[in-house]
Amino acid sequence: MHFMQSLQQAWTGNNSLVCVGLDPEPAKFPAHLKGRADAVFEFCSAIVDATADLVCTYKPQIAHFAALRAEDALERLIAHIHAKHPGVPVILDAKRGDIGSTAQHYVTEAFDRYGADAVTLNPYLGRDSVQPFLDRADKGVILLCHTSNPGAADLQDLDIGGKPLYQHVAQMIARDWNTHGNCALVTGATWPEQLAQVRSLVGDVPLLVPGIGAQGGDVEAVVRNGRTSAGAGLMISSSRAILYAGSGADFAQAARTATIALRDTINRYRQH
Ligand SMILES: O=c1ccn([C@@H]2O[C@H](COP(=O)(O)O)[C@@H](O)[C@H]2O)c(=O)[nH]1
Repeated sequence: MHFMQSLQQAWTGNNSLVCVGLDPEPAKFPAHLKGRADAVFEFCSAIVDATADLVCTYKPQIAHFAALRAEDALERLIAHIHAKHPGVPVILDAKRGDIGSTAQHYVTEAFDRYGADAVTLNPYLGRDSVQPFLDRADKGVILLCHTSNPGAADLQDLDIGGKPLYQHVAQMIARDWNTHGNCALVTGATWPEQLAQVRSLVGDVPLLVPGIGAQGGDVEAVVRNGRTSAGAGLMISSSRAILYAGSGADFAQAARTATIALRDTINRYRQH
């Protein structure tokens, strides 16, 4: 199924705009998993199995696996999500971006090797660097627009002809690059005014919004500023605040409780 269809169905079926980020950090794993050869897969798959009815997407961040030489665990984790929870699409957070011939290899990596349904990309090399991804019309192409980090303003807010750069990015993607309807944008929760600007410029294009939880973004501001007229259109991502909500043997149950709390907080602000 196409990423955008899966996302729509997960939004509705699970009544959730929550994206759980899968960022394994073995130092924070519960004691009974520490030192186990398969700890990364065991930890992440337990989180997934405890939350799959509560989320609209999962977002594994590739560096967290690659730094641990755990790419095999990432492959198995995505296969596990597809096999056990086929209604929940997977975004590979890789922030790729390169010349077209190399981009083609990143396409193969994200969609054929890892089996992701969508991938995050850096748009600053321009249209040709993204085209091989756009051509995979069944896959989601999620482009950085206004990121959540403090330094996002250094370049993304620069005035270009009377308008900040990130607004040019938002408009160009929504107007020119989204011919297959498979684009989405990353807009950080820590910049709520920019989030509102992006929503006003891109219509119903979905927004992936990291930056709540550990980074301190305000959930109410995210929902009010980023929702579509139908009260959806958002994948609100949280990693550490969910993954490490508990530190004991009941870590997956603690993650479930944290996910329910986030889903319900978001849903309170969706319609009112
Ligand atoms: O602008 C961005 C883009 C991506 N991220 C990624 O999201 C998660 C955030 O983790 P938390 O623990 O919820 O803070 C992480 O994988 C980042 O690489 C982002 O934070 N901001």
